Amino acid sequence: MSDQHDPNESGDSGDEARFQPRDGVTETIAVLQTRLPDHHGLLLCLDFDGTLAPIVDDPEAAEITPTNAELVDRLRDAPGIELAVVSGRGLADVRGRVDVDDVTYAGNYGIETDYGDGDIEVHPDAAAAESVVERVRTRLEDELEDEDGVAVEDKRWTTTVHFRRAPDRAEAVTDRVEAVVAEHGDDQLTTASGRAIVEIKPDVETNKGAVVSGFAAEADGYLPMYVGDDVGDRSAFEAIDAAGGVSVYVGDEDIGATATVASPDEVAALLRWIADDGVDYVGGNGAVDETH
Ligand SMILES: O=P(O)(O)OC[C@H]1O[C@H](O[C@H]2O[C@H](CO)[C@@H](O)[C@H](O)[C@H]2O)[C@H](O)[C@@H](O)[C@@H]1O
Repeated sequence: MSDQHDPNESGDSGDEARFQPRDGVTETIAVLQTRLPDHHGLLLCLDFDGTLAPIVDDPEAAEITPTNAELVDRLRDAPGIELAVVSGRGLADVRGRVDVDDVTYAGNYGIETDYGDGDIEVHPDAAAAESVVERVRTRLEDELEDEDGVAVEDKRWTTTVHFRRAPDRAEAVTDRVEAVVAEHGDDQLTTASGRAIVEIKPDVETNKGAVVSGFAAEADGYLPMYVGDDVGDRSAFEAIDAAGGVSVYVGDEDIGATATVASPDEVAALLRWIADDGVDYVGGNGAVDETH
């Protein structure tokens, strides 16, 4: 997934009358119309940055679009819908940005999970590496201090180094991060790329795919669906494929997802259809939800 052309840079249009859903939205709706009648419900897993919120230069400034915020709130209470927000951000951070309670949140690529009751479970192996992550983060903050446009994001269990505002420094910064992790990471950390970022994480057996597989196993009879835009979402797309679900990629490439939509505005069009009409397709062929 290239970061060269970014269709998500624009914000919420704020004018739904002029917004015309394009093919990916129509395609996804057609798939859901066919498949929802055979399921008890829809397990709807949503990424945050680039999916619910447009990509912006300053990670602190990222905001869910007003329309997506309203729709997440509606879908939380919709019959036959189980909602989860699955993010690379820290859990408390992403929960604050979505600001809807009683929804499942996974943060730090699945290291942290809150099943909607406010209790945060942390992957024990990741928790054990906290002091190493902190040491590497401190080191990176020192080493990258003089790099204009480069920022280190503290997510407690992981760390992200941002270079969106210094694109010509991408390679040098990535090399520097990898060198610091190799020297100070005690063989407990790994790195991963994303959209103008390098992530530094504990080298543990969890990612968005593992989290989404776990949610799907618990939501028996529900059609699993994942909407995401980034490299870190690939494991979730693979998990959704393995579970026979529906994957929607937000971007401008064919990555083999069920459908591709262009932006958080198109995600909103999809969420609106699910809230307005999709709920009526659930269980239409006799599958009835009595448990959720
Ligand atoms: O899984 P996500 O919810 O998509 O989180 C992935 C990373 O998103 C954030 O960074 C990205 O969005 C920023 C704001 O638009 C942008 O400036 C940056 O270039 C993107 O990579 C977040 O800051 C990271 O912590 C997340 O891991």
